[in-house]
Amino acid sequence: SVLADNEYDVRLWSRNADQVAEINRLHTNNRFLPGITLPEGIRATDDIADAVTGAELVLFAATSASMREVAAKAASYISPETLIVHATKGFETGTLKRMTTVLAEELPVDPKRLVVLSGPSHAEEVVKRQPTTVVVASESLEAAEHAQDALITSFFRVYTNPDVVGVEVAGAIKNIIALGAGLTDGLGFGDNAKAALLTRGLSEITRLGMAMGANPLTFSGLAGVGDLIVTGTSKLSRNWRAGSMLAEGLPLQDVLDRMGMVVEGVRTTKAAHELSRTYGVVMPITEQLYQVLFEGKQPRKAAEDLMGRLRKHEMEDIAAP
Ligand SMILES: NC(=O)c1ccc[n+]([C@@H]2O[C@H](COP(=O)([O-])OP(=O)(O)OC[C@H]3O[C@@H](n4cnc5c(N)ncnc54)[C@H](O)[C@@H]3O)[C@@H](O)[C@H]2O)c1
Ligand SMILES: O=P(O)(O)OC[C@H](O)CO
Repeated sequence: SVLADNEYDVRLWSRNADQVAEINRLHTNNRFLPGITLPEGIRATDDIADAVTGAELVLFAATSASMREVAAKAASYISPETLIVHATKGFETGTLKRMTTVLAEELPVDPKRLVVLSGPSHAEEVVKRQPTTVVVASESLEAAEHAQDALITSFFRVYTNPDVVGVEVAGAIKNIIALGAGLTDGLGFGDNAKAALLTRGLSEITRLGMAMGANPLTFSGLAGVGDLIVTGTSKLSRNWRAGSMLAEGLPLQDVLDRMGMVVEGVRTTKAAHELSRTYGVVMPITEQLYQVLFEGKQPRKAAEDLMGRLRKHEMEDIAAP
């Protein structure tokens, strides 16, 4: 939608032929964006070669679970000079790789052509052209500025940042904290508890990010604090909503079935649980969420265990860079 507003000739790929027909005939996408009319400049296709061949910029917005498969499908139609941007918030299951690593492995482009787009940006608000700010990060300033040029509009403000690791880690881990925020609200706790969870969650994101090589300042930016606020406090967030349904006692699979859209925080909790061990980083909220999601722990007991941890210095587990 944003690219079409910037007069790009947008080709949108979907594997779902009915969805393609609906977008082309009616300019709507009722299942995912009810009540919205999409710009005329978007043409949908279920042929990935048609979508990608000759494109100046390819924007991947696959789920983290399908990124490698989708990138592999597109690879032979992408040329080395194509600018690759992704908007996916998660790690690859099993390998725990970041999305730019997956794309670098699958696509015939220099890693300097890869950009991650992140920040507080519910799709439902972006398509309504409500003011939104995001960040694009790349190893190459030229690539980040190219993405900034392509995407910036009067209602969609795009900042650049060289910290790819920080932006990707922040975008992924905030979904765990958003699940926790939904649980907190669902349990009927107050604003103090929510503020505590978001703030201590940010500590957790920062610790893991720094251990993986990120700049700690990135976490006070749009991909960090910005996205934590939007996902941890908004009912538009699928992660928040999933957390609040878990607090009602619904089993995880029922929650995911009811959502019918990706809840990245679930897979990311598993990935971060493993990353915390690999990097030797203390992640108590992630640990408790892992036990709730995968080991049947009661959410209320998880909250008690977080509150009952050994007393600490506020910055204790943040290692000097
Ligand atoms: N929705 C948002 O507001 C938003 C904002 C920023 C970033 N993101 C990120 O974008 C990514 C995608 O999120 P979403 O909101 O579009 O999820 P979604 O669940 O709404 O849509 C995902 C789509 O991908 C399709 N899909 C799944 N596996 C596929 C495969 N193997 N091949 C082809 N298509 C496949 C599904 O059928 C579905 O249409 C996530 O990582 C999410 O965190 C979402
Ligand atoms: O709906 P969520 O929880 O997947 O969040 C969507 C975006 O990441 C918000 O920036």
